[in-house]
Amino acid sequence: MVARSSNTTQRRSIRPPANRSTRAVSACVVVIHGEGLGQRLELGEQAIVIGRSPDAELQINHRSISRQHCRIWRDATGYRVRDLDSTNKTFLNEQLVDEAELRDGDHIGVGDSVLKFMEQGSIEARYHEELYQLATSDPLTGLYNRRQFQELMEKEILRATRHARALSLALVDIDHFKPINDRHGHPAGDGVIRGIAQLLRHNARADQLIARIGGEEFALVYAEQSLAEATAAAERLRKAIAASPFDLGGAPAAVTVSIGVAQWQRGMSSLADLMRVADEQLYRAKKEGRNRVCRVVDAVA
Ligand SMILES: Nc1nc2c(ncn2[C@@H]2O[C@H](COP(=O)(O)OP(=O)(O)OP(=O)(O)O)[C@@H](O)[C@H]2O)c(=O)[nH]1
Repeated sequence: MVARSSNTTQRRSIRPPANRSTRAVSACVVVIHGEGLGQRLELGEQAIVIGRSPDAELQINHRSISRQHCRIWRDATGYRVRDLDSTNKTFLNEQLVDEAELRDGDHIGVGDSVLKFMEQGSIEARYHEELYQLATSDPLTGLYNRRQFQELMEKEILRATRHARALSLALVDIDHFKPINDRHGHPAGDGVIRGIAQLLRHNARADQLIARIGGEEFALVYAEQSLAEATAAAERLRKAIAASPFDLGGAPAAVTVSIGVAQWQRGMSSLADLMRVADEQLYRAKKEGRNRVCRVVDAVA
């Protein structure tokens, strides 16, 4: 999972589907019916598994789908699908299949869900790409939106729990943002939000999940990182932001953030629990003077 720039939507000239005899350049699958509706996965060189398991590259959490339901991979001629001994079997265009070649527009049936296979560059693939971007990203910053953050974070929690791995979360809130809007106008405020989003990206790991979850509030996910590690990273981020002045009304002005950090702990039952702890720490950071990082003092690091 990665932070994305606002221009990740691929805009290519309209061209006919790739010649069937040549190897597909790349492709994607989109859930077009049932559980997971709208979920989309790009297919590249790596084989991917579709299933209920949190380890599946495309996880569809429904009882009709086996943990490891089917695999899609690419060989010399194009993409292929194979059933992985699933309970409810895999279907291609409503025909039971063990293994088959995939063609542009094919419907793959897994349990009660149907996925559509599309070669990139087709008009329909681009339509789904645009829809996906609209549904999952924040238009101002290009980061994930709150809804997508919740969906991806719930999967991270399942993974962390299953493999007993650390998982931490930082909530980042711009300090005294209202006066920026009041003094310099809403467009200048928007510019600051965009600038902070850029700083978050530049200071994050390439695969880090970053989202804008509120007006001037962001979430950063630290997968496989303890509370101490995430706090140290958040502290570096805070310093980097404080040291990057913004041009406001023609003069450089420091903009700072407050950050609350929390780690997924035994005893927490949902994302809401983790968010609540991080939010309490964010509130403490604000109360103690802003431009600081707070975490639960006596939490296990
Ligand atoms: N420009 C702009 N402003 C926004 C956007 N979303 C929310 N806001 C503004 O963000 C401001 C948030 O203000 P407050 O929640 O009072 O917080 P603050 O002034 O940053 O103060 P502290 O958080 O306590 O440091 C409000 O004035 C909102 O109108 C947006 O997308 N663009």
